[in-house]
Amino acid sequence: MKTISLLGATGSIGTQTMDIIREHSEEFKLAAISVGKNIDLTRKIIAEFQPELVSVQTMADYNTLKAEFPKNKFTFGEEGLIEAAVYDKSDILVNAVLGSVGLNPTLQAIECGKTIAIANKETLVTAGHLVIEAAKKNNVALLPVDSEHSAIFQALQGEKEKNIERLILTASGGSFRDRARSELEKVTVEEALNHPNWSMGAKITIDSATMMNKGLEVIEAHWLFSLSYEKIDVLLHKESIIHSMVEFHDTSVIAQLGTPDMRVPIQFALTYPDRLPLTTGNRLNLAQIGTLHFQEMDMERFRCLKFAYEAGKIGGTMPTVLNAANEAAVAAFLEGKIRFLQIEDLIEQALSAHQTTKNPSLSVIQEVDKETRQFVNSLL
Ligand SMILES: NC(=O)C1=CN([C@@H]2O[C@H](COP(=O)(O)OP(=O)(O)OC[C@H]3O[C@@H](n4cnc5c(N)ncnc54)[C@H](OP(=O)(O)O)[C@@H]3O)[C@@H](O)[C@H]2O)C=CC1
Ligand SMILES: CC(=O)[C@@H](O)[C@H](O)COP(=O)(O)O
Ligand SMILES: [Mn+2]
Repeated sequence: MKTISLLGATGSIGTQTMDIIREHSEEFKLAAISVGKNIDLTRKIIAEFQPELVSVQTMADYNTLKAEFPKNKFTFGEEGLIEAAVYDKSDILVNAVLGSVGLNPTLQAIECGKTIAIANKETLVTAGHLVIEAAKKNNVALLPVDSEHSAIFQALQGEKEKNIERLILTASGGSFRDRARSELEKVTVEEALNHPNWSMGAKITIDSATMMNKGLEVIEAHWLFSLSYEKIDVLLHKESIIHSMVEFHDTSVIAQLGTPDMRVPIQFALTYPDRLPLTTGNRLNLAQIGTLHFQEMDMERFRCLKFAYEAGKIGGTMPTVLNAANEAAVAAFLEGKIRFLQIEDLIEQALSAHQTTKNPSLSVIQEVDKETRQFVNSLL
């Protein structure tokens, strides 16, 4: 039986993780969860999965739920996230929380020797060097949940790093893939949230539309697979059937395919190095697919991807700025405060205004994250 701490239980990845726990209840148990504002869903999760520890965001939610569920333990705030992440009964931390708030809980869980199943790419973008360093020092496995990184991880099983020629991350192109930049001036939040292939949380769906999601994934791949940015390519692939590929120096390319279903990479991270059947999954019927579309990436059409490569190559605190500026700008877009194309403008301004600090400590990362959000919000 593997016992799980799940950060972000009420979100898209969180609820799909619980689908896996429900389907394989003989293999997995939910010991601790963290949630945000969705207290109604939290009640349902407590009733069904009986997690021993529940971390909520506010003291008000803490008081409300503690009174309703006297048998469970409750905590709240950022300290609460850490408590849930390091819960002593858990073997694995599934980090499915949104944003760089997931960094400290992940570092603490690594220090406790927990296996990390990581969906929360912002954690790796904002401080990848700290996460990888801690994982190596504590001999902790970092298992990718993000579909492209799971695909690469699966393709690399049994392979030697020295034989890798390059990684090829596939990108759907997001909600506006068939529109020219000139058509993006007046697009709405609702249109941006209409991803062609995946049903995901709001923030990542906007990131897919700006192509920042792929930019974050390039940085995520740099850290997870310790490859230089020059060896990480992006390829437009409209159908999201090939979830990514690895090319080796003997010209062989290995790809992982499947229908767009996040339960597959989630389940693989939980069962690794084994696999379990996914009886509720949609099997891929290649004969039905017809042609698969691929196209080179136009970096001028998708400026956020270019910013991510530039920030990643500069390193230090520049990826921290990229991530924090993106989180703040996307939040502003979702709140209707700015137009879609202003997201990339705000990010560009934050990057231009920053002088990177090499090899930053956690406290420097946290300070730069906070200052960047204040800077972006001051421009709104
Ligand atoms: N969705 C997907 O298919 C994929 C997601 N990912 C990554 O996984 C992570 C989660 O994404 P997704 O599930 O889509 O996101 P959602 O927005 O659907 O869920 C985010 C979760 O985090 C909680 N949360 C949000 N902000 C805070 C906060 N400040 N403190 C504590 N909890 C918070 C939410 O709580 P509540 O809802 O209760 O407010 C929710 O439980 C992201 O890093 C994303 O990039 C990666 C690949 C695919
Ligand atoms: C499901 C998942 O992993 C998301 O990151 C998804 O890949 C978004 O895809 P695009 O960014 O390619 O639209
Ligand atoms: Mn992805």
